[in-house]
Amino acid sequence: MIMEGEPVNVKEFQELARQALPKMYYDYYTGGAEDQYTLKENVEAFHRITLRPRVLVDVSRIDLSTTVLGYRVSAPIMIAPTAMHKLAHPEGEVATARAAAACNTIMLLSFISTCTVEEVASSCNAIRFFQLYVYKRRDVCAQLVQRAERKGYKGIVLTVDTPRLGRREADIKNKMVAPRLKNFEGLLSTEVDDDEGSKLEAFAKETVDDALSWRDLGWLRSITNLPILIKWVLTREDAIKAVEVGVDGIIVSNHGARQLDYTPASISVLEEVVPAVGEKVPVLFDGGVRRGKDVFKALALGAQAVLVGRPVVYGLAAKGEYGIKRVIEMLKDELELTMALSGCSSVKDITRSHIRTERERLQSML
Ligand SMILES: Cc1cc2nc3c(=O)[nH]c(=O)nc-3n(C[C@H](O)[C@H](O)[C@H](O)COP(=O)(O)O)c2cc1C
Ligand SMILES: CCCCCCC(=O)C(=O)O
Repeated sequence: MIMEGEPVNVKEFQELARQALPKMYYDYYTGGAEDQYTLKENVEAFHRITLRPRVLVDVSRIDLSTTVLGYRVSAPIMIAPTAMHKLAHPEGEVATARAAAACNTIMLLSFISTCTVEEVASSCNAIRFFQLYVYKRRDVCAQLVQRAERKGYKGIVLTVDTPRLGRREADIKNKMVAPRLKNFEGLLSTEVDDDEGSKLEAFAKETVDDALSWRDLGWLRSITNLPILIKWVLTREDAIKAVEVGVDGIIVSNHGARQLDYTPASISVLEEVVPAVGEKVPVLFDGGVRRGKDVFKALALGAQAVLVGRPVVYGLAAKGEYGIKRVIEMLKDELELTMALSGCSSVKDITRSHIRTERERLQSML
């Protein structure tokens, strides 16, 4: 039930978030790296994919549910790891986890969360994965991973795109803060004394291990029994390597266009990565999902599920836990309608032939 005056799409939630947040935080959440070419592309590349619906299919019952790494979810829409939710709302990641539980989906908790892994775990029964940045202080990482494992997180998502933080010019101008991160209390100082630009960038420079390499997957395996997913795979070469080193899942992602500008829109990379992976491990996807139709397109291109980053933060900033629930419900409703109008009664009915990409459109003109 939509109440009067409520936002009816993600874009309207973004506007409410803009009104609710201090400029420094809104710029942080919404921005991308440098020229923000990839930021624009992540969304616009979806607009260039059109649909090829089928008719006279019984769509009187539509089943959106699916399974991700053995966990049943109500729809192929999960919550991406995004940092520091208390900047968006005082309840922070606890509100996000509760919304994930209410929507029966999976939440990926950021390593840079403002609530602790324990607070999030004890707040509700959401299925949770823990995202990891590898710090120079491997002992700190090992402790965090083991705390997450003890508290019932179901997987580790290793983000490998951040040997340095991307250049986010709004954050530099705003002198973006690096807030207190409770997870690290007593383990690592999160204070940075750099008055020049983004404190977050300075914090990343101090902490993140830029010597991380494929060999280190062995180290990660040695400290956890949980499945390991790798986040930021944008080429067939890296997809093949990831499978060779034995990851349990791949996330096609360009970090919401916040790291390396002029990488392609992540939706356009799926067709390169999915065949390289074969069916060996699940391929998940994120970047630019703003409509249920975008979820449909990603599934048609071989993703098993999508992760949603900024829209969740917009929901949180605008209306807390309720806002996130509304964002996810809206995306689900839009996906359901797209499926009904395309002749797909379950997610496995969505196939490559239900969409037409820009490349195919151009080829058809030759
Ligand atoms: C404000 C913000 C913070 C993020 N923080 C993290 C993070 O802590 N760890 C991580 O792996 N990815 C992080 N990401 C990337 C997201 O997990 C995801 O890849 C991206 O947001 C997807 O694109 P979308 O925002 O267009 O949905 C962040 C993204 C945003 C927008
Ligand atoms: C220690 C690395 C800082 C990462 C900041 C969070 C993030 O991923 C982002 O995109 O912002």
